[in-house]
Order: sequence, then C-alpha cells, then structure tokens
Amino acid sequence: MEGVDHLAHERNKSEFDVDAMKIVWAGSPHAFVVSDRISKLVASDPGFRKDNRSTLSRKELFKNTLRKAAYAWKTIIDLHLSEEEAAKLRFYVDEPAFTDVHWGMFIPAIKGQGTEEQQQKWLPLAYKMQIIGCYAQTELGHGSNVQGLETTATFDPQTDEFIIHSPTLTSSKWWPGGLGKVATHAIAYALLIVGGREQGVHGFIVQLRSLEDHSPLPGMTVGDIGMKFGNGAYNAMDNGVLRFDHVRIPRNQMLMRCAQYTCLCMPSDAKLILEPCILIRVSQVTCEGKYKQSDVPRQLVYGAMLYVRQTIVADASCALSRAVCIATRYSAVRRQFGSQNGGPETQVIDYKTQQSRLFPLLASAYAFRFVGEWLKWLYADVTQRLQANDFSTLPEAHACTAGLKSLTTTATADGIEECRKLCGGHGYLCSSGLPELFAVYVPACTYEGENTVLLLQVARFLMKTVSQLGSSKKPVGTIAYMTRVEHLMQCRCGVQRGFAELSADLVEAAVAHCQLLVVSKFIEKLQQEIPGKGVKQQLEVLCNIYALFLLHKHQGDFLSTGCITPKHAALANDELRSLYSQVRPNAIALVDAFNYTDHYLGSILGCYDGNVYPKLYEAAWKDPLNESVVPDGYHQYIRPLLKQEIRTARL
Ligand SMILES: Cc1cc2nc3c(=O)[nH]c(=O)nc-3n(C[C@H](O)[C@H](O)[C@H](O)COP(=O)(O)OP(=O)(O)OC[C@H]3O[C@@H](n4cnc5c(N)ncnc54)[C@H](O)[C@@H]3O)c2cc1C
Repeated sequence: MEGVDHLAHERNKSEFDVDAMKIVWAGSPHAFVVSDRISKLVASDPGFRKDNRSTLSRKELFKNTLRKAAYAWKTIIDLHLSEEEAAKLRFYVDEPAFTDVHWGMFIPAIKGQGTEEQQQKWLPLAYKMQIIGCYAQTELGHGSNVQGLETTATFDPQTDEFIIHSPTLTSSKWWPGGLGKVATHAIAYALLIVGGREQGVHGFIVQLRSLEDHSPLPGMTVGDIGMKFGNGAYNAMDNGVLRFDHVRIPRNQMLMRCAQYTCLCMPSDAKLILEPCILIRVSQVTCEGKYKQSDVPRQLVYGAMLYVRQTIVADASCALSRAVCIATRYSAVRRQFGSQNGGPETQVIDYKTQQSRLFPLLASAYAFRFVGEWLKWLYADVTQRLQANDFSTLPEAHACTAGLKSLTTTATADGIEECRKLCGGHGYLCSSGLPELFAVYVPACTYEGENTVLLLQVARFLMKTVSQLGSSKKPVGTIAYMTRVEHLMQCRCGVQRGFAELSADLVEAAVAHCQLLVVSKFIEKLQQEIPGKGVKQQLEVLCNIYALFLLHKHQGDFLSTGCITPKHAALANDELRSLYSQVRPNAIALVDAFNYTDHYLGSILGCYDGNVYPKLYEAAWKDPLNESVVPDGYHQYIRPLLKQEIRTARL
C-alpha cells in the first residue's frame, strides 16, 4: 500500500490552516522556509542516514558520527550555507557530536571571555575548524559547585607561563563533550594562583592534541569516560576525562577580556542574588605577575550562560514536540477494543484517558515554543542593556532562564517517557524512536545547571523579592504579580532565615512561578495578530489546556491555599474535558504543523503516512539477530540443553 496516506481521514477533519500554523511554529515565514528546505535536504541525503544507529557498536557509532560531522561540514562548504542554514543542518542531522560543543560552547566562550587579540587569533581557526574545541569545566569530584574545582593554573613569572595541573584524582576533568577523542583544544577552567595567592576559577585555552598526528601533547592523559545511558543516543559523543601533569601554556592563553565600560552600575542587591551564580572570573595577569580583578567582565560570562540556557529552552520544545508527534500519530493508527458488529476497533486516541495524558503534552510543546521565543527576546534585551551599562534586569533574566531551563527540560524528559507509554509495547522498540530520544534528551536536566540547583537560585530570587515587598522598591516585569498578593506584603525579613529547611517547598514555589511565566507568555502570544483560518482558536484551546491542566495537577496546592474552591476545581475539570474534545479532530494537523520529516522523527510509529504495521514488520527482519535463521551459539548453548548434554558441554 505504498503511497497511501493512512492518516488522510484525520487530516481531513482539521478545522484550521495547517500551513499558517507551520509558520507560527517556525517563528516567521523566513524561518519556516529555511527550516523546511534544510530538513528536506538532510532527509533526502543517504549520507545522513540514522535508522541503524541503535544497533551499532560504540566504535562503529562513533566512527559513523565522525563521518557524518565531516560530511555535514563538506555539505555546508559545497552549498555555501549561511550560519543560520548551517546551524539548521546540524540540528536536522540529529546526532550528538563534538561539533555541538565546538560551536555551542567553545566559540561562545572565546567570544565572551577572550581579549580582542585572543579572538583574532583563535576564532578564525575555530570557524574554519582548523582547531576543534571543547569546554572543560566539570571534574570527577566537582560539578555544580564550580568554586570547588581543584585543577590549578599557577603563574610562573620566570617564563611568563601558566602551569596547569591536576593535583588529585578528583580534579580530573570529567564529562566535557568532544574531549575524549576529538578536540584539539579546550577551554579549561582552573583555580588561578598568582604569587602564591588563589584568585578564583578562570578559563584557559589549552592545546590538547597535536595538529599533525592527533596524539595527546606531553603532560596530558586524555580519553573517553565510557558508555552512557541507552543505545545510540549520547554514545555518539566522546565525553572525556583529562589529567594535566604540569602542562605549561603561554600567559596570553588565559581568557582575559578586559573591562570595556567606564562605570559600574550594578545594583548591590543584584550582586547579592547573582553572586552564587557567577563563579567564573575573567581578570588579567600581567607579565610581572600582577593580578587585576575586574567586575564587569564577570557579568559578560554571565551573559554567555543566559545564551546557552535560552537555547536549551528552545530545544525542549523541539524534543517534546517530536515525541508528541510520534505518540499522536500512532494513537490515531492504533486500535483497541470497542468493535461493533465486526467493524473496526476504537482508535486509542478516542479514549478520554489517552487524551488526558497526550493533549496536555501537545499543549506543553506549543507553550514551550512560545516561552522559548520570548526568552530569545529577553536575552537580546539583556545583552543590549549590558552594553549600555544597565545591569538592572540581570537578576530577573537569570531567574527566568534558570527557572525555565529547569521547568522545560524536566517536563520534556518526563513527557518523552509518557509518550513512550502512550504507544504501549511498540513504544519500547528502538524503531519507535522514543527510547533513543529519551536517552539523548534526559541529560539536559543535568548539564548547564542541574535542575534542582537552578530552582534553588530562582527560589532565592523570589525570597529576595518578597522580602522587599512593602519597601519603595516595587517588583516589575515577570514578578510584578507579587505586588497584587496582599498577604505576601506582610512577609518581612523572616523569610531570609531557615532557607535550607524550607528549600524543598521553596523549589515547588519556584516551579509554580515558572509555570505562571509559561502561561502568561502563551497568553501574550495570543494577544498578537495571528493570521490563518482557525489558527488562533486552536492556540487558545491549547493555552487553556496548558493552564487548566496545571491547575488540575496542582489542585491540592490551590485548594489548600484558598486560591480556588472545590467548585472551581470541578469546573476546571469539566472545562478541560471539553477542551480535549475540541482538540481531538485537530490533533493530527496540530502535530503536522511541526513540519518534521520522517528522517528527523526517526520513528516508524510516527511516520507521516501512518503505515505503521508493514514498516514495523519489515524493520524487525533487518535486526542483526535475524541475519541467520539459526542463531550463533545454537551448537554451544541451546543444543546441549535440548539434548540433555549440558553436563558434558564446553561452556
Ligand atoms: C551528557 C552530559 C554532557 C556534559 N557535558 C559537559 C561539558 O561539555 N563540559 C563540562 O564541563 N561539563 C559537562 N557535563 C557535566 C555537567 O555540567 C554536570 O554534570 C552538571 O553541572 C551537574 O553537576 P554534578 O554532576 O556535579 O551534579 P551534582 O551537583 O553532584 O548533583 C547531584 C545531586 O545533588 C543535588 N545538589 C547539588 N548541589 C545542591 C545544593 N546546593 N542544594 C541541594 N541539592 C544539591 C542535585 O540536585 C543532584 O540531585 C556534562 C554532563 C552530562 C550528563
């Protein structure tokens, strides 16, 4: 039945203009055109094949990743792709690789923390991939607590060099992506020691491997840290371990961006909130061994952190929408029970229980998309303000990015797993795409700020705001709602004490604050003009589902704090059921609007035409175990059992 669209009847039910929704999802007509073109280019090129990824051994997988990364680079050069198109191409190739860290962390770190000369020297090499960089911060014994890093960088004024050293086993760099086997250079973070005095953690550009034969340079012990969770997935990445044995680097390889601003006008309370988050310093060491501290660049480091986190929020909507697309299409294909007079069974998407698990995730995918867009705007706004010496919105921007990074990645990881369960048994097959998607996504809850640690920072920001209520300083922006909460006005400094004991509750408050943020940004999106027949109405339904689902899920909190009555709770529940019925006919079109190719989805259950069963059947026969009818090992292990010869068998 090649060429038949098994989901056509579902697509015909939709009540809105799917093409217009595709543009809303992409962000703009331009973004849609670029994304559509590049995704099709990748999907149609056999060089980017990925359907066999989960059956490859680690070594085969890694070599294949190297080939794909090189092939992607060749494609980018041959087709003269712009930076935007190249980034999209890497996105649709959809394989974790050293290039992610090279482009996403190594280059931004040099841009953010390097001097003019350092940028002029290193960036052209990095842009042409004549050097490949990684970001080596985390150590075996130290992750979230960056101030605890043990690697040292001791200045030697005799030779005008730093000596980089790993004094203990726990100081071994551990986790950096690309470090294990590929990177030629690292931004390594180490405790700076000048004239015997410790000056905090700073970044250094360190060459790791020879540019001639790729062998580690003297004093470096470097390798891969081993297999990670799942098949395929993040095992394509060479997360690495590195030990330095008194490695010498020139002084000008310390990242020393100097102050560009003449006046510092960071408010003192902002410093207080940000202090625990700004752990990396950017200062200068002169050839005479003088250490010059500068506050301003520390805020620049902070800006880079905001950038990475806002991209993680954008990625969350991609990963969740992908899982939701698979689960929604398969739920429309799969039928169980309910056959009347020998007719077909019921599509599982028509069960209210399936809808109540699936549709809030569909709504979340859209909600995260829009809050991600807003965060991108916020980042641009903060960057502009920083350039004008205005640090006033930094604490709020930090709370938003840290909190939303935590909220969206946790919900996405949980959501992918829920989508796997929504697909029943077949969701557990690697060919569903969901196990690998989960395995590759779930570390997002840990890297770039462990999620609970981030929520604690948001909680601290909220407590600070609460303690200032009643003073002349009025909360604005995303915390403006606090002025309307009358009983909070009575709270005074008492909230500052006992933070640790109450931290579990405070983390819940931080989550609630972030949920409010997502809801309010979704509502703001709806206040804009949105073209296309029925598009806005669909988004309104999804927005209401997102908000009411949260209210339903946290009903206990709302009831116990007297924010709603039991009657309100029951009404919200009724409304939610009615909204699910409104989404139902549009469900397939709403996931089509993501405009994902079958290649990118990487899932038989989620394929566009819904022709699931023949494809599953065909894929099974391609498994390496099915290469022979009688398995390898029959003669040694199965036959002796069957023939009662186990006692004499050679095992
Ligand atoms: C796939 C992957 C890729 C990575 N890539 C890189 C990379 O390229 N470069 C790099 O430098 N690093 C990288 N990392 C490391 C990553 O940044 C760290 O793992 C992350 O910062 C979390 O730190 P941790 O492992 O020390 O966790 P820990 O902080 O040890 O967390 C363990 C537990 O302790 C809790 N906890 C910690 N502190 C507190 C506190 N103050 N209060 C309450 N609870 C607390 C946490 O919530 C968590 O439950 C990567 C990690 C992964 C998984």
